[in-house]
Amino acid sequence: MRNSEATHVAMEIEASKPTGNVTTLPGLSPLSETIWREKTDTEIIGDVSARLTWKDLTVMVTLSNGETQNVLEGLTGYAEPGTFTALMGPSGSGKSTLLDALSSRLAANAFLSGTILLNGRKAKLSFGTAAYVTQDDNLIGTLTVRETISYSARLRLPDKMPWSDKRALVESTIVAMGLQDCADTVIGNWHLRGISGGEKRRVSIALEILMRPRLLFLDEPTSGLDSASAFFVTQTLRALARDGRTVIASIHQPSSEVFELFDQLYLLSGGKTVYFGQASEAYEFFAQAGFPCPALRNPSDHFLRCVNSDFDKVKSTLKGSMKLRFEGSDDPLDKITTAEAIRTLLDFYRTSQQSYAARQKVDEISKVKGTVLDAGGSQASFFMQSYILTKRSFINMSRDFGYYWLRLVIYIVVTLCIGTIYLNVGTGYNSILARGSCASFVFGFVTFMSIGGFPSFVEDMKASFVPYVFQRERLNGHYGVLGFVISNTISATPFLILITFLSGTICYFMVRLHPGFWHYLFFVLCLYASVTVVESLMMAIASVVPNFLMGIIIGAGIQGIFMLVSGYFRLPHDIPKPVWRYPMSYISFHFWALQGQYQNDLKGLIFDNQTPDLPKIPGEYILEYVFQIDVNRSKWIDLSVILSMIIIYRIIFFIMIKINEDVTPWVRGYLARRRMQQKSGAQNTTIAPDVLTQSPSLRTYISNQTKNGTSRS
Ligand SMILES: Nc1ncnc2c1ncn2[C@@H]1O[C@H](COP(=O)(O)OP(=O)(O)OP(=O)(O)O)[C@@H](O)[C@H]1O
Repeated sequence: MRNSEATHVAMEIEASKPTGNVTTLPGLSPLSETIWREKTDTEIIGDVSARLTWKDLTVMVTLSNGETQNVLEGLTGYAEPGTFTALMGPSGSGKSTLLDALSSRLAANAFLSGTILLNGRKAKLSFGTAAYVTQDDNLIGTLTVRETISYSARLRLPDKMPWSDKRALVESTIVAMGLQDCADTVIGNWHLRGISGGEKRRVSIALEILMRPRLLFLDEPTSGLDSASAFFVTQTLRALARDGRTVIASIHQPSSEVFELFDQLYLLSGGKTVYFGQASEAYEFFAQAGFPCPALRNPSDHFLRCVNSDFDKVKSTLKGSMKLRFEGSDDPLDKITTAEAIRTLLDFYRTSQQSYAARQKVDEISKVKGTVLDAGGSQASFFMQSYILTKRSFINMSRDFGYYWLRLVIYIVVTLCIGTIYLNVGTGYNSILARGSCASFVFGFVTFMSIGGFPSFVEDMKASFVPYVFQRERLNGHYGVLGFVISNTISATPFLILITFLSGTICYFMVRLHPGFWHYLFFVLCLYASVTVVESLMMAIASVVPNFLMGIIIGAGIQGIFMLVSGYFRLPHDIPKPVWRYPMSYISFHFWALQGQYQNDLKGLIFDNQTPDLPKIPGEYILEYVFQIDVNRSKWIDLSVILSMIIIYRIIFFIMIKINEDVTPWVRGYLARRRMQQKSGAQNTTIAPDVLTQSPSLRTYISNQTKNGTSRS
């Protein structure tokens, strides 16, 4: 984008500043705004805002030793449109788990009990209903900031919206996140130096606020940002909330300025609620509980210090050595341990009017059955998604040295070695074995080398414990699985053709295999098909394994077995029939590739016999009696089988992703439930009504509420 355009967009953003309203769409034509809004708002009848409530939410995890642990206990709260809710708490207090639980993204070993309602209904908030900015920045390292955001925009905005408008939206989001200076810098990966950590954080946020989702979760959006950027980003998020969006973010160490931007504060300690209510009332709450914020201390620092017991031991040691410092202190925390302070605060909150009001409000909101939301996902057509994904994937592969370029170099080096070892193999008696072993090496080992591209692919795709690009984009509903599978297949094709045709040609002409164009074409096509099968097989594996190391081990094992039954190491008729011959050799692409290549190479050639006085040996004879191959079958059938294997593996890949997304969570949930039942079930920490009414302050509050005619649930 030209500088003048950027300045213009910046000015428009600036003009919208009184409310800081980032949902103003600078540069967007009225038509486009209507198209976009129509899709987002009027497709859903009525009120489209997101009212989220959670009641008695408990999350239990199963640890590796089989023990269970409560990560969250009996949390109750709500988030309404137009509000910015901040989750705070010490490290390990359960902020991310709460966000994961609310957004339907809990880990496989976690079990949830309690009720989460969106607009009064149970809803799955993953795959597009809500947007989630995760704690880790999972971005494609080879793309620039502008490319990253603009591909994301094109993947999700309606096809009908003109590109100029999409670009205006991209540019306004870049400006809104203060990314103008690094807009044309690559994100960065293992071999490309890219933007800073703070800039990556802002790109991750930009990708989700781009679509102005109705419900937005952010896990530590300001971590790694300097104080000015943290303030700027929080202000943008609050402005987004003010536009009727519901924003919930976990925030570490907010400055007092940032803290003032919060509408609601949810303070956790050890997975329990220490405070939930208006952020502006927290100061008073802590004072009433006996922990007033000392003068000159940032309130949020004070709250966090009150609820972090990790350093009690350090504090008691310091107390001994720095007696004077503690004796003169007016800080109540210097007089008791933080563990005691937390207990007091938890009890205080449980019987506080804030807790009562929260439960009352949750009941009130939950009763209203609002509209079913589906606003965060892609509005682009399937074809547009597939096209953009293909383009993005192709650019990524072409810029990432590790994806295909490195493999191209290795393939050329290895095929040059094959070429020199089998150089001009000829038709002598010994060449029969040489041709057989050459084909076996090419279709066995050379195709096997394709698993080298696996790590790059898995990085892109997933690893179930860390959400990589695919997982992040899928969970946020950026595109469909079919579009991803198709685009992945198409974008890799040019590279695979280049690698196999180049290395296949070197090998074919150096070894001087069967002369003739169609023989040559069959050889390279067969090599291309075999390498693509390996790639497809590895993708299917990638969709189920947790990490690339496991993927490589499983992939190598499967290929080793396929090679064994290919008919080279043991002749086809001699392979034991149950399991190994049927079905293993039939599902081994090596078997078909080798049969095809033997026919391609030997049929029509005449070989010398052991001694010149013996008759020459026709290739057909060798095929039939040495390699045990039916000479009447067309080699093109072998090639067709390999090509159909590519399609089958891609279908398996698609099915595995769908199973992972749709079936696995259900099965895990079922197993977790059973496990919990066996371990006497999840503890429900619902507050008993008599505990609520024991608090004098609460009794006063309730009686005031009743006098004012506020209905109690
Ligand atoms: N799936 C899980 N399996 C085992 N333990 C878990 C799981 N999820 C969370 N925990 C544990 O629960 C606790 C809370 O984790 P969580 O990530 O929610 O904390 P947090 O407040 O977000 O921390 P931080 O601020 O450091 O990110 C931690 O001790 C963590 O190890």
